[in-house]
Formats: sequence, C-alpha cells, structure tokens
Amino acid sequence: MEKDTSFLLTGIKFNKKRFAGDFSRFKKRKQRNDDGPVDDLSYFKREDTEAEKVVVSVNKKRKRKTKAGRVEGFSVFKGSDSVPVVTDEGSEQEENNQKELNRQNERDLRLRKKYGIHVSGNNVPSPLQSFAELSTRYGCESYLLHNLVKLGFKEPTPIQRQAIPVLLSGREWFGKAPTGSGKTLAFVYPMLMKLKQPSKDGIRTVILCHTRELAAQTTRECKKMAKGSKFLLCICKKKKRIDLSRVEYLVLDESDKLFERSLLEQTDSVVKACSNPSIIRSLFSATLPGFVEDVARTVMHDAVRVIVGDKNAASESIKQKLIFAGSEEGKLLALRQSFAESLNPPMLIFVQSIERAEELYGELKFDSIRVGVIHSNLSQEQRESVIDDFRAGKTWVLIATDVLGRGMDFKGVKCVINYDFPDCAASYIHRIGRSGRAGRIGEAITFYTEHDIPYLRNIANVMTASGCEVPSWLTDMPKKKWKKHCPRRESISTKPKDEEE
Ligand SMILES: Nc1ncnc2c1ncn2[C@@H]1O[C@H](COP(=O)(O)OP(=O)(O)OP(=O)(O)O)[C@@H](O)[C@H]1O
Repeated sequence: MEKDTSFLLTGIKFNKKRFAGDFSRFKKRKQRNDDGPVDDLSYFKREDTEAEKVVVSVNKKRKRKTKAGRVEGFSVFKGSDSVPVVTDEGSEQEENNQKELNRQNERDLRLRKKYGIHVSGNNVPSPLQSFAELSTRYGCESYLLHNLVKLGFKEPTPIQRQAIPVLLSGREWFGKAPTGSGKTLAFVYPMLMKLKQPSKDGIRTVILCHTRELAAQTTRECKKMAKGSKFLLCICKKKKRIDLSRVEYLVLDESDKLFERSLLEQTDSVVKACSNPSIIRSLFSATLPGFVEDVARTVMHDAVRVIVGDKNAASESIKQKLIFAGSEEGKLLALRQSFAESLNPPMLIFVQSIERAEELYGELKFDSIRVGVIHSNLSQEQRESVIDDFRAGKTWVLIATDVLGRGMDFKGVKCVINYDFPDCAASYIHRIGRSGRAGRIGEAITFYTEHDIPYLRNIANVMTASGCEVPSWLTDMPKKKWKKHCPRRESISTKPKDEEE
C-alpha cells in the first residue's frame, strides 16, 4: 500500500503547499474520474491514527438539489427522515401518485418508529414489513427463501428490515444496531440477492472482518444462506496478492474496529483496491463513533445512515451489573463465589491482556469447572480448537482477551464477566453483547477496583441508555474523558513465581 495516500482518513484543513506532491497526484486522479469533475478535496489529520492523509473526491452530482429542495449526498445526514418529494403540480394522475407516496412515507415512518429505526438520507427505501416482501417486492431467488425458512427465521430484525431494501436499491450504507441483532444476515442476504448468479469475473464481494474467528464464522453463515447456489465462498488471509478491482459489494463489519490505528492501514488498502466505480460499500457495527461517521460521510456516495435503538446503548436484553471487587484478590474470590452460587455455562470471561488470560486460566484449570483460554498468542489451530470446544459444550467457561470481544456469535452464552474493566465504552458494549443475542436474555457482570472508579460513569451511561437501573451516586459522578483504560494491575496468580509452570 502507498503509505501516503490513505483513502479513508481525510482532513479538514488542506495545506496545498505542504501537500503539493499529493495535490498534483490528486489533480491527475481528478482528470481520470469517470463520474464527473471533482470539486472539493480535503485532508484530515487525526491524532489517533497513523495514516497521514487522504484524498477524497466529491462528485458534483452529489451536491445537486433534489426537487424536494434537499441536497443529495453526504450533506443530507444533517437531515432526518426522508420527506415526500414534491412534484410539479399537474395532472390528476400526478396528484394521486403524490398522495400514494405520502401514504407510503407515513407507513414507513410508523414502521420505523415501531422498531426504533432512525434513518438519515434522501428517499430512503421503505423498510420490510415481513420476509415475504423479499419475494413480492424483489423477486428473490427461491433457494434464498428456502434457506431462510431452514434457518427458522420468521420475522426480519429491525436492522434487516431497513438494511436489505437500502442495499438492494444500490445505496451505500453506514449503520449501527445492537449486538446480536442479526447484522450478518442484513448484509449477506442483499449481497447474495444482488449477485444473482455466479460468474467467472473474479472476486465480486468482500466482507472484511477484524479477526480470523469472525471471518470463519461469517463464512459459515454465508454458506448457510447461499446453500443451493454455486457461489464460491472462502476466507482469504490476504497473504497473496489478489485483484479486487471487480468487487461489486464491500462490507466493513465491525467497522469502527477496522478504522482503529492497528488495522487502519490494512483496511485502507482493501478499500482502495476495491476500485470498481459502481461498488456498493457498507459499514456495520454495534458502535458508531463520530470519526467513523466522518469517514463514511466523506468517502461514501449518497449513503444512507441508520441507527437502530439508542446510539450509546448496549443490547436491552442484557442484565448489567457492576461489582466492586476491591483488589485483584477480591476479583478471584468474587469469581469463585459466583461459580459456587450458580455456574450458568456457557460463560465468557474477559481480561485485559494475554498474560492475565494465562494467569486466570492457571488459577481456574484445577477447579472443577471446564475452563479454556483464548488469545492471540495461540496458533491458529489452537484457536480453532478452543472455539470448537466451546461451541460443542466441552468447555464451560472460556477466558478471553478482546480477540473474542466482537462479532462472535456463541448462541447459548448466558453470562459474560468483565474480570478486567474494559478499555473503553465500545469495548464494554461489544464484550457484554456476547450474551443476550437474538432476543435471548443475557447477564453481564463487571468487576471494578479503585483503578477503574474514574471510568464507572461512562459504563453507567451505557447502562442507563440500555434501560438498566443505575444508582444515582454513579450517574452523579464526574464524567472522565476516556481514551484507552488499560491500567497496570497486580498479577492474578496466587502462586509464587517460581512455582508457576
Ligand atoms: N431474523 C432473524 N430471526 C431470528 N434470529 C436471527 C435472525 N437474523 C439473525 N438471527 C440470529 O441472531 C444471532 C445474532 O446474529 P448476528 O451474529 O448477525 O448479530 P450481530 O448483530 O452481527 O451481532 P454483533 O454486533 O455482536 O456482531 C445469530 O445467531 C443469527 O443466526
């Protein structure tokens, strides 16, 4: 990847002198742009990223006013729900059309309100009332409908109701919906519908995931939905050079994670390599920080933004608890006590580092519970085997670093324990979202010590937004600006160092 032409990050202030080289390259690109002339460019320089600059082209077409007097393109995100398009007054037919359009808009608003769907963008397609519309409205292939029935899905989830019509209409998309609310199907299903038939044109879609475990899970889900078709679906570990210039459909799953400093360069190189001008790109996550919205607004063309539920909330089906454990010793005691009172497997326990995952595993492996551990220092085979054992119920309690914090769908997980306080609110939302999926009830317990107290208020805010009761002393605490909270903690291990294996 060319380091100096990050596609995703842009800056507000553009210093033509300083970036003279890039500017001249941009000008060349501008001349090549098939979509029409470029009339703006900007470079953002973000503190929290390594990428230095980005060239963004804005198509004039996007700024054209619609008949309704609204502005197409990214500026529409400042607006709210789509408004009826006012056509020239004229024939009776036109009036009737307008009335029908208004009625449809009202129906859409009602449906969105019912399911907590908030949309921004022009003329956002109507949400699905039911899966039956896939066939009546879109003539969906029968194998896809058959697979839906086989999966046992009767009603679309809110995100599926809105994402499927938007993506099928060819619009770009960025959106957020709670953990466990079916985002995978929301992007895979329209992808398969859009592709229609297999062809020999090379790679036609890319779904970018932040871990191999999530890529494996998503591939499995895709295969279930594509059963009966001849599409070739596989995991690509990006070791080989591959041609992505024909990609028609690109999904950035867990998009805010993909835009973090550690993954930005790889993400950027994939987005840039997907150079097909008619590509449909979409960003999905359960958390949508402002900087991701900025990227989406700037890079995407006439996109639709969708938020399901409250923007800063976790899934409402999770009962959230905070427990003051005092010290590291106190955490281990509290954990053993909770196992003794009621062990409700399968259960996930999150810690903040690989070392601590191993330490906790060392403490629990001789207790009478079946415990496993997973982190990024294990080989790929070991990681796969740990996941398989957990899915198969051979392991009851899985200790994990944040490598499992996002996206993973272990259907039966009833309880998540944050043994170590999460490093940010987004990480909290994703970790606890491993339970309470697909409408099931879940439980999340977060231990905290003195170190974590300044950050409690941020978690309390998430809890309040998700409908949990929070004591007033917590919400009265001062809010701390939270970057990454990863304090040095005392060792978990109770054994003297020389006794450890
Ligand atoms: N329409 C539906 N009806 C019932 N269950 C569904 C439906 N769609 C998806 N599911 C199930 O819901 C579960 C969660 O789906 P998925 O993993 O896509 O969630 P997600 O929104 O991507 O979560 P996360 O944000 O944690 O990645 C899966 O087990 C999936 O099979």
